[in-house]
Parts: sequence; C-alpha cells; structure tokens
Amino acid sequence: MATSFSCSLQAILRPSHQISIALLSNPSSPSSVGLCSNFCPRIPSRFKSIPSQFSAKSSSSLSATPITSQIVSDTLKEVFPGRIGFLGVGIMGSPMAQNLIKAGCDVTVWNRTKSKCDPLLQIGAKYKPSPKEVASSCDITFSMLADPQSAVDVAYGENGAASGMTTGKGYVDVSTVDGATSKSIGEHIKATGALFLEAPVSGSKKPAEDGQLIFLTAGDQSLYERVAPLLDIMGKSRFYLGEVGNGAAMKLVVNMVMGSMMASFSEGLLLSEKVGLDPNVLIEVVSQGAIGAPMYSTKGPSMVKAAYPTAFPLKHQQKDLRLALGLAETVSQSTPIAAAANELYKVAKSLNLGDQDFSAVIEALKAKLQE
Ligand SMILES: NC(=O)C1=CN([C@@H]2O[C@H](COP(=O)(O)OP(=O)(O)OC[C@H]3O[C@@H](n4cnc5c(N)ncnc54)[C@H](OP(=O)(O)O)[C@@H]3O)[C@@H](O)[C@H]2O)C=CC1
Ligand SMILES: O=CCCC(=O)O
Repeated sequence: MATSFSCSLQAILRPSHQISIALLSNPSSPSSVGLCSNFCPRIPSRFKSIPSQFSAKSSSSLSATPITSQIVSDTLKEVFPGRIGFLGVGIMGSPMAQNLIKAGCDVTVWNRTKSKCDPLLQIGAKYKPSPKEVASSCDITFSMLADPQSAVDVAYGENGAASGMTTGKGYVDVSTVDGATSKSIGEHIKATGALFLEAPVSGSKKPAEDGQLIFLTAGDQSLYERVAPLLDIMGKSRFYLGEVGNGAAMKLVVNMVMGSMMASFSEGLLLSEKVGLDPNVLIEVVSQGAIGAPMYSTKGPSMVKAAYPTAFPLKHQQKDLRLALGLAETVSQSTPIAAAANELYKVAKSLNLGDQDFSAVIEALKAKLQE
C-alpha cells in the first residue's frame, strides 16, 4: 500500500519536491530520518493546481460547490482510494472535514452534538452514530477533540474508535493534547493492529477554512506517508517529528509562546491607552517592526473595541498553557512567564470568557486594573 501510494504521490509532485519524498519512502536511506524530521515545504498536490473553481482552497463557505467534479474525485482516488472518518466537527474539525469533502473524499462524520454534522451532511458527508462505527466503516479516521479527556473518551472509551479499528486501518489524532495522553491513545489503537499518528495543528479557524494549517506529526511513518495527500488538502505544510509525543510537545511549546505573547500584547494595549496613546497606532507600529506578528494585526483592532469573535477559544488556550507547564515540569524547566500568563487566562475563565476568543484575556487585565 505504502509503496504504490508513494509512486502515485511522486507522480503528482513538482520535480523540486520529488527528492525529499523519495527519501521519505526509503527508510533504509541514511538521510531519510534527517529529511523526515525536517520541515516538508509546501507540497502542492494536484488538487492545489487544478482550476480555482474546483480548488478545495477556493471557498471557505460551507455551501456546496462544484468541487465534487468527477475530475477531482478521480484525481483524489488515485492517491487516496480509501474512506475517511472525522470525529469532532467543532470550530476546527468542521472546516477540515469540509475541505476533504470538497476535494472529493468519501467522508463519514460523528460529533457528540449531532446537529453540528448537519452542514457537512448537506455537502455530501455520511454519518455514523458512534466513533466505533465511524472507525469500523473507514480506512483512516481523524479526530479533532477539545482536550485530553475527550480525546481519550472518543479514542478508547465506550463505543470509542479503538473498538472499531483493525489491522490495515489508521487513526490520526489532530487534537491538541499532552504527550502522555497521545501515547496512551496510540497504545490502545496499536493494540487493535491499526496504526497511529499524532498530528496537532498550528493555525486557527481561518487557516483551517483555507486549507492552510501546519501539521506537527509524529508516530507511525508509513501512516504519515499514506495520509500525506489528505494533510496537503487541509494544510500548507507538515512536519514529521519522530516518536509519538514529539508532535504534542512541539504544539504545546508553540502555544505556550503564543499565550504569553497575547497576554503581553494585552498589557501593551492597555498601557498605551492609559498613557494617552492611540492603541490602534500601537498596533500599526508593532506590525511594522521586528515583533510584528499576524496575530497582533488580525486580533488587535477588535481587542481595542472589546470584541472577541471566537477563532481559538480561550478555554483551549488555558488548557494548552496548563499542559505546557506540565511538559516543562517533566524536565524541571522554569517557565515563569508562561506561568504568569496561565494565571491570567484562569482569571479570564473565571469571568466566563472561556468560550470567547483567547484575545479576551485582555479583559482579565482590565479586571485586575479595576481591583
Ligand atoms: N480553534 C483553534 O484555533 C484551534 C484549536 N486547536 C485545538 O483543536 C481542538 C479542537 O478545537 P476547536 O475545534 O477550536 O474546539 P471546539 O470547542 O469548537 O470543538 C471541540 C470538539 O470536541 C468535542 N468534545 C468536547 N468534549 C467532548 C466529550 N467529552 N466527548 C466527545 N466530544 C467532545 C466537541 O463536541 P460538541 O460539539 O458536542 O461540544 C467538539 O466537536 C482542541 O484541542 C484545540 O486546542 C488547535 C489549533 C487551533
Ligand atoms: O491552537 C491554536 C493555535 C491558533 C493559531 O495557531 O493561530
């Protein structure tokens, strides 16, 4: 399977990308591990080079489009002939599954709150009433759950995916969890004879809609190669990082930095206002300098208006800081800045801001100023 897939994938890549993929598919090559661990640059699949009206990246709306054209379906079936399951269609899971459907994949969905599946069913997804039934009817099952507990429940709780897995199938968990949780899920999946890949994503709601996520994968390398065309539909790049736990760790470090950046930015916005500056000008100055980051220019203007439309729920950012602090604890590393940021997000959660965007952490600072 992996060999025939590799041939198909090589056939659809530009010449400049062929060498790294060829090495990926040859584990005996001394350079293969080094290259696999490296950033795999944007690898356009044939889906990305087809005319824009058929492109999975052409629309972020959840309406049906001509994307299910026979041309696209036939192309996709060459590189991924299987059935795909998707468990958890919240803010991230829904657009990710949507992009797979739009690219012509055969997708079966499940969500704890069934009504969230409806828009996907309208554009061609199938539905099964439990993770077990999704896993048993699909070749590859993705899961995108809120936190470690829900990821475990869905993977190997009652009627969980593991009870529907068998040899030849694959389970790809794209939720943000800690390494220990991911390893435990991996062990339960592998005990069924199936393969496991952790693949948390960097990038939020809009990149998920636009198929521009960054996958941080680790685990079974043959499964990584098998699902690569699917990751390329949902994302702009992918990293293979080796053993299960490394993808989770990379994701937690990134989100630890992000959570601290947002807390610090919030302090700056409030301070600028207090000393009589226009915070909108601060955002402009920041965006032009060395510390400019898309996060500041996209979220800053609405933060000034005290509006926090949810892309990344604050409760998940606090969960990630908590898990990152746990990760640091395992290697006795001091992380005082992340610890302080975590406290601020906890205050924000206690102010009932957990379901708002994580930029609402600025409200916790405002509350502190009033104290
Ligand atoms: N939003 C973002 O910008 C990003 C989020 N992430 C990570 O992706 C994951 C999902 O995030 P996001 O989509 O934003 O979150 P949502 O809160 O929108 O979705 C969470 C999903 O988990 C399900 N769920 C929660 N608890 C349980 C449970 N006990 N049993 C079964 N299912 C459950 C929800 O089901 P239900 O609909 O029934 O509540 C929903 O499908 C999180 O780990 C998050 O940290 C990663 C990158 C970016
Ligand atoms: O986990 C959420 C990450 C959000 C982002 O990368 O913008």
